[in-house]
Amino acid sequence: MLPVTEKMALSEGAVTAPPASCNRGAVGFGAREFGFLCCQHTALCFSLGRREGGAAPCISCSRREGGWGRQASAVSLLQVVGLTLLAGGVYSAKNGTAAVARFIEARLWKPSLVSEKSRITVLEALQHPFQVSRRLLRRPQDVLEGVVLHPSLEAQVRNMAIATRNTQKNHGLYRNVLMYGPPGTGKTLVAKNLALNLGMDYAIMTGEDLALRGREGVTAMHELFDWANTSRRGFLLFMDDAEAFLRKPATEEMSNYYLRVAQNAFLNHTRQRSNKFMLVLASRDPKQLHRDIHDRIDVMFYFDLPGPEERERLLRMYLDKYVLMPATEGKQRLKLAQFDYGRKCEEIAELTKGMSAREIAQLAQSWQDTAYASEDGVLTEAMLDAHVEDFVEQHQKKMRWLKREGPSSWTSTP
Ligand SMILES: Nc1ncnc2c1ncn2[C@@H]1O[C@H](COP(=O)(O)OP(=O)(O)OP(=O)(O)O)[C@@H](O)[C@H]1O
Repeated sequence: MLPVTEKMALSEGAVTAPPASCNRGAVGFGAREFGFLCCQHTALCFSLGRREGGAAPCISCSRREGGWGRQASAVSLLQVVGLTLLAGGVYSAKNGTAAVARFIEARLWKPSLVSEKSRITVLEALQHPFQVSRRLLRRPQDVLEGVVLHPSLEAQVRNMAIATRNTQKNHGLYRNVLMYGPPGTGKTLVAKNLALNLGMDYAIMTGEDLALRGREGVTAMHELFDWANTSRRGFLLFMDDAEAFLRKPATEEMSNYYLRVAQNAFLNHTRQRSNKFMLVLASRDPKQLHRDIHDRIDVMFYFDLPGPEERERLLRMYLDKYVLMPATEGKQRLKLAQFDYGRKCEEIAELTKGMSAREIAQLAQSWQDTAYASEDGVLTEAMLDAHVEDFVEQHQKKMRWLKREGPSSWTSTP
């Protein structure tokens, strides 16, 4: 620091002698007399801030280069600022372009991980205008439309729908959901119905697909979340077979480096509940899920195999959908012979014990196929019974195979 007197004298610009602390006595310090000092001779005096020039030779040693005069320092400061601004400009232009590209991409394409989605891209709207408008108009009136569940689970699903609607209205944070239970019990169906009923976008992906992506998995994961975050209506992201991707780190598959990186990327994206998307994970065996995933789950629903009453309701619903309705509408060549349909459904409900709702839907579809394949298009009671017998046999065979593979090939209980 300079003595106060020197500072005062300098600030008045009238100093002709150097300050006592400066050993360059030959150099005048008045703003006018004082010319330029090279780097070597300016170290101390520069701190006084009275230099001028920079183009002239150093008045102490006549060197021209490396000037530290005020003008020179101002020029280099300007250069630094200029270069910084230029670098900043290039960087923001690059990022801005990438953001615009991502925005356009999100509206034109779907991420590669998504197998099914509700969101309509510009390309799709242009390619299939009629299908798209029909899809836009289709909206289930009830979250449980076309779904048969145990009454207690039905009540829980309804409550979740009400809570999600309120979240949507209040721009709150969506709850993350885990649906678990045997395959074909309606997990995907309920998630889709929930999204459609609430007017949310949805996308369906499978954990296994992601697990098999290798190094591409991480990019695909970021792409997916970027896409989900562009939704203005709220987004439901459904991951089927979640345990294939989000399994515990100790398991054999997790020795795969890329899988671990993709899993971390997923955990990062879901670190906090979002007001943009709702995560719905479906798993047959939630015990295998990563611990951190359990931390992210707010609600869990167990989807069990249908009991006798649900099987009967399913049989009535699918007989109606695949046989009675087409028969009464008369659009297709299909008729149903006369017998007591209600009693028949009760009987079949007993015989189909242990079958999933999907297997029951497939059974009813097979009745329709047989009727179409028959000569007169009439589905008789005997034809119906024959199919039930086949299905029961197939189901028992599948169960024997699965039992041989061990309990892990099957599923968790609540
Ligand atoms: N609870 C249900 N009520 C009515 N139909 C159902 C039900 N569960 C399944 N189905 C029928 O089975 C099909 C497949 O069901 P869904 O995909 O929802 O099962 P899931 O539990 O997600 O099984 P997975 O894990 O194998 O995908 C549905 O499209 C529907 O036809």
